[in-house]
Amino acid sequence: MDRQCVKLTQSLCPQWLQHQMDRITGLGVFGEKKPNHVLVNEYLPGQGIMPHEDGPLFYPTITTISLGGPCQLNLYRPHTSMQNHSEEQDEGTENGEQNGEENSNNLEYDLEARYVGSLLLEARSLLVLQEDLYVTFLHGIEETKQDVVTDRILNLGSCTVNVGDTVERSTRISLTIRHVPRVIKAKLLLGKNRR
Ligand SMILES: O=C(O)CCC(=O)C(=O)O
Ligand SMILES: [Fe+2]
Repeated sequence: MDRQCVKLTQSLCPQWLQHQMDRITGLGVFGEKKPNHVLVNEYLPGQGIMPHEDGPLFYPTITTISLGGPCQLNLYRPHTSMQNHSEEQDEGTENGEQNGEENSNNLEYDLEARYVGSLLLEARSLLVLQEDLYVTFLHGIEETKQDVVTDRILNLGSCTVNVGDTVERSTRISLTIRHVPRVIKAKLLLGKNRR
């Protein structure tokens, strides 16, 4: 089963949420713009989201407030940069070309090879996706019931866990806050699939 999601546009936004959006605006991360769109995702243990890019619509900033149980947001290089990367690595090897072909046929291997690290999203944290994290890397959440903390957690210094800990998933709610240009009509969409 997939995560559940609700999209909220400005006129449906409760006051407490508008207050959080105003606080985020105050950080200056949206520049001249103001966030006007919130996606509420609920993940049960074992649910996640496939590695993806958020696309040009919300560029250049997406912010996410996490509530409930923590999870790891995994970051991946896009296909093309990985192809270049593996070509670089293959230089000088006798069978480099053959390896490159085999790798691109193996999706799981491909994702593993493109993995660059994770961010641990703990309750009450704010994630700001900008620049390379927005335009270059893909992000996704593994469908698992527990995450093991490794030294690949890029924000470990600001987390409450240690390398080697196992973190059980519990219900997580994320509020993904963005600016959408020219929202004409307020609408509320309920459903499983948003794309
Ligand atoms: O739930 C999250 O933290 C990430 C959600 C996400 O990547 C998205 O909705 O595009
Ligand atoms: Fe996303």
